[in-house]
Amino acid sequence: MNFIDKLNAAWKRNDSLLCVGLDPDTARFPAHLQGRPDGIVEFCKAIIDATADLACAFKPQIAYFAALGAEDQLEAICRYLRDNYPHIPLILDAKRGDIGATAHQYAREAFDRYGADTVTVNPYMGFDSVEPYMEWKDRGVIVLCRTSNAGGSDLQFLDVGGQPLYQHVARLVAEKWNRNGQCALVVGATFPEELAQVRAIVGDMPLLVPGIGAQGGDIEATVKSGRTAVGTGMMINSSRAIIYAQPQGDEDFAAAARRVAAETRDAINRYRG
Ligand SMILES: O=c1ccn([C@@H]2O[C@H](COP(=O)(O)O)[C@@H](O)[C@H]2O)c(=O)[nH]1
Repeated sequence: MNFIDKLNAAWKRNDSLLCVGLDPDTARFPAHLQGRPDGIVEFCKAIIDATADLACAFKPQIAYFAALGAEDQLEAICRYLRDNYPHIPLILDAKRGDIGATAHQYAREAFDRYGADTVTVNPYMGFDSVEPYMEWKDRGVIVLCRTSNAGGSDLQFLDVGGQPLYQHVARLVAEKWNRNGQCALVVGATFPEELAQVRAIVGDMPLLVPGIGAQGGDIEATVKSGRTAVGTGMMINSSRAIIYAQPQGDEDFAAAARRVAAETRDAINRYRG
């Protein structure tokens, strides 16, 4: 099954547009996992098992693993996801961008080494820096468009022939780059007006939408701005607010993550129309 079909099936199966972000910061781990050589794997497995029936995707952020030289633990988590939850898309958030020959190696890393269903890429270096990922026809390519951080406006709002750069990127990907129907875009939940603009440009193309939860994006505005006619079209990511949810009573960290994931999934569903 290709990435888009898998995503469509996951939206339906779990009645969810929630993407659970895996950004494991060991300093925030519960005490019993601190300092353990397999601590990242055990932390992420517990989060995955606790939220898998609530999620339409999981998104490990590679920086949290690479910073510690813990790529072996990222491999183990990706293997765990593929073996136990093969129906849930695995998004590798790496935001890669480089010349074609190097991009091909990054694509091998994402798709062959980690077995990701899709990977985030930066469009700044143009089509020949993105094309190598498209050789894997059953995988997705998620292109940065309107990022969730305030500084994204420094470049993404520059005027390009009468339209802001982020809209140019949306048109370019929708009309030219998406040759095999495998592309998606990143658009931040922190900018619902721009999210609506992108949705109007790209039709039903899936959008990865980070920025709810810890970044404060408004769920109602996000869903109403980004939903498609059938009430799907988005992987709405929340990482820290879920994986570091404060336990209540005698809950453990995974139960707390489940509680917040369920609340977030349900809040999203309230506005899907
Ligand atoms: O525009 C973007 C693109 C990617 N991200 C990534 O999403 C998560 C957000 O984490 P939270 O804890 O929910 O804030 C993180 O991995 C970012 O690298 C983004 O935030 N904005």
